[in-house]
Amino acid sequence: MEKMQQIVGRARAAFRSGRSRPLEFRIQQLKALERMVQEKEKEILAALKADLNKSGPNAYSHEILGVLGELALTMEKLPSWAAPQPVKKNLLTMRDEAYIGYEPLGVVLVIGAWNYPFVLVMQPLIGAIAAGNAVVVKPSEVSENTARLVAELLPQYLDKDLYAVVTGGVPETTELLTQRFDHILYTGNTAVGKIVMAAAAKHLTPVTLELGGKSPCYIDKDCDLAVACRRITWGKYMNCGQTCIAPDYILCDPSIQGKVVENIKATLKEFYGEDVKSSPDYGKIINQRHFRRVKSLLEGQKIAHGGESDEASCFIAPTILTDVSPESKVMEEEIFGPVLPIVPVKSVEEAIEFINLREKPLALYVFSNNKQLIRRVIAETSSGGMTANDVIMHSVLPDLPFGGVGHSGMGAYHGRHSFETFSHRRACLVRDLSWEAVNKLRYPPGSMEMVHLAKLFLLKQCNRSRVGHFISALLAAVKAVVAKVLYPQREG
Ligand SMILES: NC(=O)c1ccc[n+]([C@@H]2O[C@H](COP(=O)([O-])OP(=O)(O)OC[C@H]3O[C@@H](n4cnc5c(N)ncnc54)[C@H](O)[C@@H]3O)[C@@H](O)[C@H]2O)c1
Ligand SMILES: CCCCCCCCCCCCC/C=C/C=O
Repeated sequence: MEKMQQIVGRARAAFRSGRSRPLEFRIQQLKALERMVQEKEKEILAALKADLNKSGPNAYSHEILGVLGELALTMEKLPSWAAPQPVKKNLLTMRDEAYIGYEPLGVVLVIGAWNYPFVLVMQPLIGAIAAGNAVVVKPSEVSENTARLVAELLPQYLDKDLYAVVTGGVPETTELLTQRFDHILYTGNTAVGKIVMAAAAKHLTPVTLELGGKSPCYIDKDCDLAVACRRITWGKYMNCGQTCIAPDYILCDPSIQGKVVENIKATLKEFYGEDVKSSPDYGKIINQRHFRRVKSLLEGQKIAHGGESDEASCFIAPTILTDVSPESKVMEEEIFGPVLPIVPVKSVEEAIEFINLREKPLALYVFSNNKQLIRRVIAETSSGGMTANDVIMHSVLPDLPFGGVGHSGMGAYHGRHSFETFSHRRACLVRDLSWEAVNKLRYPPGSMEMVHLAKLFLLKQCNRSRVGHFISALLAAVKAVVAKVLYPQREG
């Protein structure tokens, strides 16, 4: 493998050449990416099958569709996102141009995770290209087939110097992180998130950390349990429970726990048939290390459903645990597997307290017919994102920022939020050299009269389009007063 320093150096030189900046170039690269996904669909689906046993329809709807959707949206909206954004002005600056200009940051590093190995590198890459950056992509070595394919395909379709792929595991990533980047977007677990942030701090590099955590799911008694449980079952067991925003555990009143179990069991049969192991929709645990980790979470638990496993094929059946103690191991770490603990709580107050006593989760779910209860849960808790009366779906809406808070991460992306994450919002004020009389207000020697006038100028906001001529007239009057104060000896 080529030295990291050379790869990053080449990306930086390419960025400095300026060729990643014109909008036409960015859109052309995004079009090439779209072509890549369309032309290499079969290869991408095969890699996802080999890594995670994802079926064609699941791989397509969970990974490819998200990438194509992000590409289409970005190509359509980029001209408006990248346009200078005028801001409100005050009387002192009303004749000037004041706007936020979006500029690329430079060389961006994108580190992906193994559970959605294609979409989790492609979506940040799309945002970083759209913002005009050079990018180094580091897919997860754990999903080795997808990593290899990404490394093989990107150089065939994109500018090779601007957009590089580095493959490898901890040693390679550690070396890569010694390099200076202008932004790092890391997806993965919280412990490595801290390593990435510490490495970034050495260069004062800003980071977006897309981490994990235990996403709670509260089910109110006043709820259509059949619908709620079908939606929860979908989000919990898709990709064999290895989804960052999967509902990690359920909180509900003890009186409905049995019905929740029955409804989830019925849905599992509906989704995966009698023999889950042979269902093409179920996927598999990524590797034996994770298999053993997830398996160990079952020790000492009351298994209401599932629990069967097969180490050779990394299979763990969809499992439901009941009457789970908050102190048990399964409630200490993110499960990231097909195991769903139910922790009984007596009220929504207790559920809220339970959630707030723990680290802020990446997602939070609440199911209820009662809109007021939903509003209360939203108001009295915090999480990266949330969906009421469904799971996962907030992540599919590109206008919503996707990211965590506290230990579940920092920063966000998707759609316009990706563009902003990978851009510097530059404060721009373009003045001319006339109207020097007004500027005397801020030049020494100072006086209280000038302060009073400055208050008038600075405390009034001015939206040119709305106040238009009125402000021009007012300004002319103010100018006359200022001139009188500053140059009392002069006339007019
Ligand atoms: N917020 C999100 O969007 C999101 C998405 C997917 C996964 N996740 C979270 O990620 C976790 C699962 O992913 P994972 O961490 O097992 O994935 P992983 O093992 O694929 O690691 C993620 C990346 O970190 C790199 N890495 C690992 N150890 C490193 C080290 N010591 N130094 C530098 N880099 C290192 C890997 O090479 C990989 O590219 C879960 O907690 C999950 O919730 C979050
Ligand atoms: C046929 C329509 C399907 C649309 C719904 C698909 C939703 C899939 C979302 C998967 C999440 C992918 C990114 C997050 C990964 C975290 O681990």
